[in-house]
This record gives sequence, C-alpha cells and structure tokens, in this order.
Amino acid sequence: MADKLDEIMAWKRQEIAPLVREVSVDELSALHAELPPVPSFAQNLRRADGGLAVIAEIKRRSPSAGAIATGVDAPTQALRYQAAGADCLSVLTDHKYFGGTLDDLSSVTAGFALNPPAVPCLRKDFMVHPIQVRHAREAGASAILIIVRALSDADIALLYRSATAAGLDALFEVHTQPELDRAIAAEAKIIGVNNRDLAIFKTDLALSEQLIPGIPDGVIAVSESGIHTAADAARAKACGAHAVLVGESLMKAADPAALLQSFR
Ligand SMILES: O=P(O)(O)OC[C@@H](O)[C@@H](O)c1c[nH]c2ccccc12
Repeated sequence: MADKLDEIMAWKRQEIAPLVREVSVDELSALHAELPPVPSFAQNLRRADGGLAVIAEIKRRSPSAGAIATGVDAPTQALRYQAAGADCLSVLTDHKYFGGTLDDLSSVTAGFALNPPAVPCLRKDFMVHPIQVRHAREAGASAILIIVRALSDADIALLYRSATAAGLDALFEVHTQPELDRAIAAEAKIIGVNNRDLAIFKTDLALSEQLIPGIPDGVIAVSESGIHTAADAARAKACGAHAVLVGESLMKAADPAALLQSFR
C-alpha cells in the first residue's frame, strides 16, 4: 500500500515552496521577544492532581475518518473545549487533508485573548521548514509537531532549535522503537506515541503500551489517536502516559465535557 504520510509530506513541501525563505534562529528569537507571550504547552501536560491531561483536537476531517465535523467553527469549538476543561488544544492547520487553516489557529488564540484563560495550542501540521514555525508563533501557537518518521535528524534538529528560539514547545511524534530512540537522541521533552499507523491508518493502543514504558523519566509521554472511551484513556494512563491527544471522539461528542472528564 502506498504510504499516505509520504504523499502528505511531498504535498506539504510543494504547498510551502512559495513561502520558503531563510529563517534564522535570531529572527525567531526576536519575533518571540516582540509578540505577546503564549501559555506553556508542556506545563499544562503535567497535572498537579496526577490525573491524565487531555489535549483536545479540532479536526474537521481526515484521510482515515473522512468527514468528522466539517461545518465546525474553530473558535467556537475551542471555547467548548475550554469549558470542558481541556488542558491543551491541538488545532489542525493543514487544509488539503484535514480541512483546517492557519486562520483557524489565529482565531482560536484570538478568541482566548477575549475569553481567558488561554488554553495552550499545538499547531498540528506537517512541519518541514522553519518558516512554518514562524507562522505558528505569529498565529499564537504554544507548540509545534515534529513527526520523526517524516524527517531527517538534521531537519528535526533545525525545527527543534527554531521552535525553542520562538518560545514554542515541540511534540515529537513516534510510531516505532527506532523513531523513539531518535526522539530521545534529539532531547525531546514531550514525546507522543501515535497509535495510528500513518501508512495504513489503523489504530492500536497496544502501541502505547509497547513504547511508552521506554520513554525516559522527565520526558512527558502522550498517547495519541484512537482514544474513544474512559477505558481507552485508562489503558493509556496505566502504561505511563501523562496525557492523551483526542480528536474524533471529542469532535463528535454531544457532551464533550462529560467525555473529557471521563478520560481523567
Ligand atoms: O482523531 P483521533 O483518533 O483521536 O486522533 C487524534 C490525533 O492523534 C490525530 O489526529 C493525529 C495524530 N498525529 C497526527 C499527525 C497529523 C495529523 C493528525 C494526527
């Protein structure tokens, strides 16, 4: 089967080609100093009460699920998640495959400025170049995604350095033990095990059970994808996850607050 992730990454490089220019670490540090501060993504993933933190995702559609909630207004959904007690948000900004936009992220963070407290937001997209880090910071993100499998070690190091300079955390996404080893070698502080195989789109929580115990102490562990019930969340917590990243089930929930509370 053709690998969907390869297809998406090739598209992403094509999509951003017209925007690409040299973006230095100094430029990103200066930008960070200039812009209003953003709330810490990492900090919110460690709950004082020891409960499982929840990263609630805004996702209209996906290659695996098809339409999820195509008509949803991002800032409205963000305030619903805020009211439901989400610790962090993940906002899809890829349009072609997930129906999101960078404007969604900007309007979510602008909405929080008017309705505090701000919930830290991950820019969920396929990062390949520091210009995307700049755009993430300008849109008010607190973190970016680094998909280990899709990037060389050199690209990972550059994106991570860029994110740090811009005052952003990085969620390293892994799916295999060698990818986890690469994330650890890159000194990732937040590692997410994606239970969904990005080549074939099947989810299996056993992957978190296999890989999360190997995430070093001091690193925040996240279980991503395929979490639908309290029992799923309990499985993630039992193997050592500090947080879960949940999209589809929260997007479709009639009562997201009740579902979110049940995950803790
Ligand atoms: O909708 P789910 O099964 O709860 O999954 C959420 C999230 O983990 C998933 O959207 C995701 C994980 N890694 C990604 C990378 C790109 C886009 C999307 C994703």
